[in-house]
Amino acid sequence: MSASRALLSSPHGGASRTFTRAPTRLAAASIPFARCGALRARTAILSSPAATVPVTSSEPKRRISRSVSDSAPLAKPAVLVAEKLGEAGLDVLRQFADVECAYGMSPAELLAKVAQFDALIVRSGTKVTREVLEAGRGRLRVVGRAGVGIDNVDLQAATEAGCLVVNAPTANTVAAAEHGIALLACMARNVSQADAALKAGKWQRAKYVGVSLVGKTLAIMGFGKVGSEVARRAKGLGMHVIAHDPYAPADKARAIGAELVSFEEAIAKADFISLHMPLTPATSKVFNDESFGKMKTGVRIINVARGGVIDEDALVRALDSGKVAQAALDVFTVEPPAKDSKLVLHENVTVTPHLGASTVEAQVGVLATINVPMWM
Ligand SMILES: O=C(O)[C@H](O)COP(=O)(O)O
Repeated sequence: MSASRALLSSPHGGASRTFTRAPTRLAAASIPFARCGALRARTAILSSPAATVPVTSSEPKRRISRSVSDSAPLAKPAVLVAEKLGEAGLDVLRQFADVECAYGMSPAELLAKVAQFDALIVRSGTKVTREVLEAGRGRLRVVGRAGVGIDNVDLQAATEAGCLVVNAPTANTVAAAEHGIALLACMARNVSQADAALKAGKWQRAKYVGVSLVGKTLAIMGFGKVGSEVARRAKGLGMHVIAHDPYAPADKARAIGAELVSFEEAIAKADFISLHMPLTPATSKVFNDESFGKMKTGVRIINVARGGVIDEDALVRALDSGKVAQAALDVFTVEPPAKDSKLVLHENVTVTPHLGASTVEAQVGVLATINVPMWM
């Protein structure tokens, strides 16, 4: 498969187009979790808003009719929250569900626990494997992915187990785009390196001369939701923005002032390359020795998408040779990466621990958007 065909659009666009029209706008702030939980006791049919379509194909099977006379209160559903989410969102969830927050569980702990819950809410750090879904069979009805990427959930196994998977395709878009811009600027001006040096008592003004962004060419690889928001912001910084995405409409790019080009042209022309495609078998390690070889010497790379789209050993080689001058990475093939990772420890690499979606606002938004009780 050619590199061009291999690239899909952003996880913040591609995944939702592939699997779902997803619960994008559930009026989360005004009526979060409406139509759910305790309300079931007096609700005839739990139909969902038209815009809400789960990621997995199976419809909620237990959405049964109840007459008003058959209105004995139902027990609240039990929801296991496996990763840290916004407290304000959790408070709302608690009105409709018995919520247990168990952060940092090992895979074995999750396996032992999951069968006691009607729903499981995760971010990207929890692997919802076939084993987990099998362990939950009989009770677990919903997996809420409080974010975009669903590469950590075995969708096939979920479908077979009759378990819905619901994601939040837009609530963290701006957060991820802002983090991409933050990394771009920090990398160009050596902020993390200079900060560490100064804290170690070194005043090194000559060592940390940066490069300017204005007038430079930025290639956005994957022009979905996050990619296009990064493009908008980069235009504001005076950058020349080109983009590659085989599925993005040219008029969408044009409206932002970006030019859609081929994969080869994008990587060959760019001073900075920002990655925004989902991790799929087709995009795995699409940035490798061959593609680094086609880039300008001194190119700088930002990745807030998924670590697996880069061959990390090849990136270390490209950094060592100077082909890639710097990289700013929020995501890694294995998270957390090994403590002695050559990539993480490389002096020309700026790293953050998958913080793209980690803003107060986004973490309330994703929880409200997936609206887990509504699916029970
Ligand atoms: O897929 C996503 O939504 C982002 O990578 C953020 O992941 P997170 O929910 O684990 O922060």
